[in-house]
Amino acid sequence: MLRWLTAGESHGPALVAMLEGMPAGVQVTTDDIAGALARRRLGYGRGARMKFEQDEVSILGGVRHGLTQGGPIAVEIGNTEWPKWEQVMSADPVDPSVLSGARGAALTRPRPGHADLVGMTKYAFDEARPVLERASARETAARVALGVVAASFLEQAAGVRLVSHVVAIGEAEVPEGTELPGPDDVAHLDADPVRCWDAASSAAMVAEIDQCHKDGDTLGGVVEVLAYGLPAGLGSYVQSDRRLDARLAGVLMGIQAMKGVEVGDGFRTARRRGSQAHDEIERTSQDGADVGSGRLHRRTNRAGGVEGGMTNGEVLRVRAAMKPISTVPRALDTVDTTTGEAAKAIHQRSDVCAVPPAAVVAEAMVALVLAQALLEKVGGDSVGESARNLAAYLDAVPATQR
Ligand SMILES: Cc1cc2nc3c(=O)[nH]c(=O)nc-3n(C[C@H](O)[C@H](O)[C@H](O)COP(=O)(O)O)c2cc1C
Ligand SMILES: C=C(O[C@@H]1CC(C(=O)O)=C[C@@H](OP(=O)(O)O)[C@H]1O)C(=O)O
Repeated sequence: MLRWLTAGESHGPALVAMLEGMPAGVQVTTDDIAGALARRRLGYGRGARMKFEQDEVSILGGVRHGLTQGGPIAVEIGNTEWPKWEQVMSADPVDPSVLSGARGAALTRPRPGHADLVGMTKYAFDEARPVLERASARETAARVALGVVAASFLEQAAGVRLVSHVVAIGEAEVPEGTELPGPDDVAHLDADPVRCWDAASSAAMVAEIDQCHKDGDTLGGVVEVLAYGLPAGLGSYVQSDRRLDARLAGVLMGIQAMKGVEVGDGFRTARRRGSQAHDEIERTSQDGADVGSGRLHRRTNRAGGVEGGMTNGEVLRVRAAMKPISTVPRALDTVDTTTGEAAKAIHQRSDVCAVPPAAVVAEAMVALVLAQALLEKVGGDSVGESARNLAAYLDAVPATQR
């Protein structure tokens, strides 16, 4: 079973991530991970921290000479800002007199929309620092690092390639029916300020962020992840927790600030009649001409590549809706938990919009779940064995259903 865990605080010395169950022979280098982390830092509307903070990647275990070894993979991402936080975030006790100033002062004005207040209640803290340090989306850097290994495995074992893009920021939205970006369009998406495939929508999103910034407010939006080249039959209908759509929804909702998930046309499908909601099956040759002798495929892909909790061989398409950033520059009302008096929420600095990086995080999480589901289907202790097992499965599938 492929499994993963992360540890570390937003302003601690480092984040660490572990991935267990990955076969041997998967290609991955420190530069590959650093490249993915750099993509996560992109995006118009991000705050000051992304400009000065660097991600210092070290692979601590599980990889040798650019190949996974079959053992647990451990990655460390150092925080270059650590020297400024050494006292405030020290693992060992410090003299309370050093805990003063903006960084050290007790955070007793919990921010609405964050884990602050309920985290203080639940874990019995008298201030929000320990809560926000772990609840922060800084942790997503660790998950993106692991996603690199999962994506490399998917490509090597099965030729699967992933794409993530932004389909809405605030009211600015890519029109329905716009052609989807493919795996060869990733460099273009990386170069777009908001990771959007449609030039007119991208410009509208940038304008929306500019206006929001002027207004001292924040924005959310919707991201989409696509996976090309998946074989039919990952996941299962036989038990609810084995349904691939349920597992994808779980990991997407596990990203900070995500408030909704759609598989395929999702909520839009709910408003349609059945005749307009499903994907009719037809039989065509590769070029579509010789109906009657070719492979079975869906005429449309409203389901987003999943039927009955299993991949159906069409492009996988999942979306996640991100709420606006909670730390609003024109600070929201709260209560000071020390005095009980009405107050304005803590605000030091924040992103105006973090939808583009959230797309990269969503891509990593989809890669991890797909790698897990592929391994369940085909197994393998080396990536070569996984590829051979997949080929054997596909060989046994009737040619029309491959
Ligand atoms: C990539 C990314 C960056 C984020 N940056 C910020 C930020 O700068 N300021 C902020 O208030 N929230 C930010 N968030 C959202 C908070 O982490 C999140 O809303 C908070 O942890 C509360 O969790 P919940 O929204 O899931 O309830 C970000 C989320 C993501 C995915
Ligand atoms: C550090 C990252 O994002 C952070 C996520 C975040 C939050 O509340 O989630 C709040 C901000 O942290 P800070 O207040 O320290 O600037 C973001 O910068 C990152 O993505 O690497």
